[in-house]
Amino acid sequence: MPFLLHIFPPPYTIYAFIAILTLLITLTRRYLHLRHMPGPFLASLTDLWRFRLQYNGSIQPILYNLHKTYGPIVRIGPSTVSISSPEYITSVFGARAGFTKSDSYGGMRTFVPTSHQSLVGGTGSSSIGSIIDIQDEKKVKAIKRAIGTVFLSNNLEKDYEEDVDSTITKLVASLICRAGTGKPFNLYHMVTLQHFQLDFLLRIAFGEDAGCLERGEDVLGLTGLTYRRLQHWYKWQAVPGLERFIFQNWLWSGRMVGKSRWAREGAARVEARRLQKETGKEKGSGEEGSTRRREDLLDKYLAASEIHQQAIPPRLLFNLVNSTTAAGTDTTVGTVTVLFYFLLRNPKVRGRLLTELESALEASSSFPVKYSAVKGLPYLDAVIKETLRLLAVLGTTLDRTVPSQGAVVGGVHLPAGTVVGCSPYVVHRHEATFGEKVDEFRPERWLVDRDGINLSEEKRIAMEHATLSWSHGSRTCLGRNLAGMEMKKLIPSILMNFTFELCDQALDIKFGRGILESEENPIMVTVNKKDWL
Ligand code: HEM
Repeated sequence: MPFLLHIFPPPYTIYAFIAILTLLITLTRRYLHLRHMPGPFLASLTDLWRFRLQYNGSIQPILYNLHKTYGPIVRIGPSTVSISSPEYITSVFGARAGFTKSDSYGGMRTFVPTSHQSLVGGTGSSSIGSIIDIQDEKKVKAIKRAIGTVFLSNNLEKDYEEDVDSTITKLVASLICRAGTGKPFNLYHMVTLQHFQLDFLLRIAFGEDAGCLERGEDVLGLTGLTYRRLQHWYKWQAVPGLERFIFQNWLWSGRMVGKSRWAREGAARVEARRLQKETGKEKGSGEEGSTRRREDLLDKYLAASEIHQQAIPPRLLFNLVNSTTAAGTDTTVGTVTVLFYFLLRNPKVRGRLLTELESALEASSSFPVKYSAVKGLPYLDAVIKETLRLLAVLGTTLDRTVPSQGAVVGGVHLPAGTVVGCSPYVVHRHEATFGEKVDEFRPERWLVDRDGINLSEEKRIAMEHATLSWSHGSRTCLGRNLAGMEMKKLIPSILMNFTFELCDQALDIKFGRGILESEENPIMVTVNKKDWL
């Protein structure tokens, strides 16, 4: 007290005393909440510990080392733990576990001011998002049931292959223009890879693309928007309350609306299609002047919303469209980019993949390659899985909240409300599951063991189970099959027709922040044409 009297003369002494006491009580209560969990002391007192590391982009390797020191469950915040062992994935992500998505997904939402509310087909909350941030598991289950077969693997070829083909053809045509010029470009852009994905998604979602590939420009200004949203989410994930306070308000709305072009684009299309339906002016397939050839995603969502009005009310239509357009852009582009980067860094892998492709495609000269010809190729599959293992696309922890009855994970009691973060970066480096040299790009680990013997079924299942590239359980990526088909067609179509060369042969990127890393560390290459076409 005397020192307080010295610093704060009365009556401020009493205020300072109350403030210090409140702070001490708060910190003690925070500390006691999970006192049985090991971890850095500072992390037990404040989320700012994790925020700082996440904001400056260094958290993933630090998390990895913390687990080496403290074991499979580590406290990384007053109410947050991180788990590293694949053994506990089902306890957290399993449908029966009852965990829900945490508040940290709020950073994925876009704020839209009142004047734009008509665009999202409703009033009230001005913060809009996609399926990914919905916390009510029952609601998500009902939505997924309502849209049913849209993304099922047995519909893929019938529903989407033609669209993938026509977009690949245009992409290859633009790559041909660049080939042999010796002009370096960022592999992330693959000249027009981003345009490829935009055109493809707009085509399957709304029946027509925006002509990005043909015109060689991002016609609607949508490139990189998902990337920037992911970057924002990544930075603010540890402090969702602060994120909401700072960003989800009218002061920021002007800036955020600029970043919500996907949202506006999707909402405008929903509105236009609804109007067409109401006025009966919809142009059917084959009709004279028709621009839409066949049923697209929006048609399917609208039909589902008519049948399942409770599961998909009008406002939610927008979330659905947003989910399938925004969620599928930079994730897929980033994965393909990094896969090519790994191939350039590993000539042996590239050679083996080419050999597999050449023998599989020998008989079929069709271009773009048919999905049926490549979907079962084991090495192609292993290369994609290994890329996703090392890349951990989103680069964040996948956060879930312990339900009201509490939970036991790995024999440890976690009170209700505890956030359990599971980092794909860390889990994908679990040596007992993925073998040694976990930082090395080695697709063979998905096929054979250390002695070169084919992996047992049990081992293969264990590796699949420990893979969080598409998340796990009821909230698995909805576009997984679609992205899988796209990649399996796109990669061979490019690889068989072009050779790339890294401008900086010593380039070495670690991908601690998933696809964010590839954009921020340009992978400069040149391209040449091969004569397979
Ligand atoms: C290589 C490409 C892709 C990767 C690696 C990827 C990865 C992921 C991951 C990890 C999640 C779960 C996040 C979490 O649990 O917090 C997710 C969710 C989601 N993804 Fe993807 N994704 C990809 C492509 C796509 C595509 C092409 C679409 C749609 C056309 C899509 C639509 C969705 C949706 C709707 C969700 C939310 C599901 C839910 O919350 O229940 N994704 N994705």
